[in-house]
Amino acid sequence: MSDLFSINKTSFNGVAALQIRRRECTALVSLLGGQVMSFQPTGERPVLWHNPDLVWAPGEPLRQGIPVCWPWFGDLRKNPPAVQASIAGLIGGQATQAHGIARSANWVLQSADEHDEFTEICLVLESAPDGIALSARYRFGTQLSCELITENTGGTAFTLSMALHSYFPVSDIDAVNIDGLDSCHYVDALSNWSQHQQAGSVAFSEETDRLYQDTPPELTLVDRGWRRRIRLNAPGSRSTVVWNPWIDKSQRLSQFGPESYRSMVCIETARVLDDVFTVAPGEQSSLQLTITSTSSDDS
Ligand SMILES: O=P(O)(O)OC[C@H]1O[C@H](O)[C@H](O)[C@@H](O)[C@@H]1O
Repeated sequence: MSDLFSINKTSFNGVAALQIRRRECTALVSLLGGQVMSFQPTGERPVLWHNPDLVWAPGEPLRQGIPVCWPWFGDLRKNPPAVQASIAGLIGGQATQAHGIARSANWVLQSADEHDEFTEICLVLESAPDGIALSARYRFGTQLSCELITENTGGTAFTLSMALHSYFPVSDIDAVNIDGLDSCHYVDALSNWSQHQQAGSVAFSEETDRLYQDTPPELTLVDRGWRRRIRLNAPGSRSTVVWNPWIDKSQRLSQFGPESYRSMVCIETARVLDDVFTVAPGEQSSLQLTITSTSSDDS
């Protein structure tokens, strides 16, 4: 392997991980949850949020980077009946935890390859339920690309929800907006799942937990404090969850500092509500996300 690239096994908080280094970036991938934990283009700020209060305990997900919510998003009981029925068939009565099973399960490294423009890591969810498989392909270069592939290895079609639950760092929650959601309808999870319509860009002044529908393929997190834009490109997703726990919920969350809500926001590339997806026997479905960070001065 050349000096310009390296992929090393490491661990943090007792969790097995892969450290990726190349000319264009550094990154960390956790084998617990199969999630990207950090991604930093060379000479730039981190693109994913670093959680200073992250302390992992067995069975707990990692609240940092890009947790994988699969094969359902959020509270299963809030999912469409087709998702609930499919999960009952695949997993049965143990389907109680929020955001599914993948984010607190072990994943296995399937391949790691160096290319001229990126390093590619492929992981597979260990011990997936019978009839279903999940793999992740991550590419690290000047951008971060994520692809989650759900495969139906059984004999019955299923319908699922999912999300790439990305945590982004911000200079201050008062100094950011999300562009691209103007006039999208959303469900407010904090107001009895009532329907609303977005006017203008999204700003934050209170706890926010919204499921946006019919969202465009590209959204932008605009950070005026750091003069930075983070672009999320997700052509296969028509739904996006926007979350910030704000003051009270920050105090109740595990692995979360009371002031951390000021330094992060989640923009979750999703397949939820009427955007859930069905996979026939022998077929696959893929969710892709490419994240690009640029200075506001040159975008
Ligand atoms: O605390 P977690 O299970 O990691 O979930 C964190 C958050 O994820 C999503 O954004 C949901 O819409 C929120 O309702 C939830 O609070």
